[in-house]
Amino acid sequence: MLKPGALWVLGAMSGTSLDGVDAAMLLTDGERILELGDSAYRPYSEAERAVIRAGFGCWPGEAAAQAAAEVVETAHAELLSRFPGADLVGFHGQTLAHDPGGRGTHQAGSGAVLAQRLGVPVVWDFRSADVQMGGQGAPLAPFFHFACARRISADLPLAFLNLGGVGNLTWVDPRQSAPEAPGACLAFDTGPANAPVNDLMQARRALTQDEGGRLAAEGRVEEAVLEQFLRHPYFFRMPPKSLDRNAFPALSEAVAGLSDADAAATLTAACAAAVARGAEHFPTPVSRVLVCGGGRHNATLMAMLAERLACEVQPVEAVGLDGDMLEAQAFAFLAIRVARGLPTSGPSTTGVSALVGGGQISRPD
Ligand SMILES: Nc1ncnc2c1ncn2[C@@H]1O[C@H](COP(=O)(O)OP(=O)(O)OP(=O)(O)O)[C@@H](O)[C@H]1O
Ligand SMILES: CC(=O)N[C@H]1[C@@H]2OC[C@@H](O2)[C@@H](O)[C@@H]1O[C@H](C)C(=O)O
Repeated sequence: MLKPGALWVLGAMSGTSLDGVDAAMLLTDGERILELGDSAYRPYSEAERAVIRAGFGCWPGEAAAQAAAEVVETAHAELLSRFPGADLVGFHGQTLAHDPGGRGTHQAGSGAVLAQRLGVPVVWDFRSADVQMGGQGAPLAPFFHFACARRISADLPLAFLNLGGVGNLTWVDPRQSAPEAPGACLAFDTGPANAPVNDLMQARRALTQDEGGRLAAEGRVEEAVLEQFLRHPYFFRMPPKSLDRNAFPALSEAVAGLSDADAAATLTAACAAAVARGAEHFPTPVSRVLVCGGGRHNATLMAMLAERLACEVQPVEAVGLDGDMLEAQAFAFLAIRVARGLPTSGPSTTGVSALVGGGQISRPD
């Protein structure tokens, strides 16, 4: 096991929106963030995206999953080889299927293959151990959010909100001694975030996203759809809880008869309303919600969040963090925690039965 001491760790994440791979260097000992390093992004080509998309819902051993894994490994090897000087790599891979109460969780891409290609030890398969111990296997960024709160010298409870394909919220009390300390973190997925709007834009306008939330800004929110959406049993479950990307098909069906603008407005409001519902679970109120992930570029969504949350809502850039790279940095941080034998999730972040250090380490020959 690695002794205490800081390393330059390279983290990589391929998110549910399937745009590409983010990678970021972090100088960390797994407890503190000592320095934020370089970062880079590699988009998937249309052809690569199609292969990965064909693997959605597939489990290891299935041909479509294997094809997706090869694309994921190649894209990561290409991007990560651009970073000299990494002592360790944290490789999340691409989630193809997530069914924590059933078949488990599946991230495509082998850390063993990557370690071989990069010549650096790789920590990977972060979610399986948590799921095997009865946890949701997600979200895993919360222990990193705790370190971020300490890094920005926060002295009161605050929340981090990630708006990717799915939304996830972490309540953090930076006055606690460590992220695994009782009362330090509470985390869960809030509901769908950008995924339904992206799907709508794709279907109706052949676009990948609602740029800046401009279409949603022109529309009217259909309150009846919103009310029906908020009756979904997910919102009545106590956290921690996590979601698959396509867990809310009825929401997209419910806007089928609306104009493009009204549908975009309604789906955007659904994301904000789900976050507001989530915030009702906070152990104590927060002074601010710091937003990362692509949804922070959607001005309509940010305005709807500010309206629904009784506190300041700001992009993480307001405190000097990089909202596009927070997840990649999180997997760098989690990688060194695995290497040092520190836990990466616990009962209050994934609902797992005890603290767990998820992830396996593969070393090059
Ligand atoms: N300028 C923008 N205007 C509107 N929406 C945007 C903009 N930029 C990004 N987004 C939204 O953010 C999404 C990408 O977010 P992000 O990269 O955080 O997702 P991800 O990491 O793949 O997902 P997850 O965190 O769920 O795994 C895009 O698909 C789009 O919906
Ligand atoms: C199973 C899975 O890959 N979940 C992702 C997804 O994207 C956002 C949300 O859903 C979160 O649960 C998680 O990712 C982040 C990085 C996490 O684990 O914290």
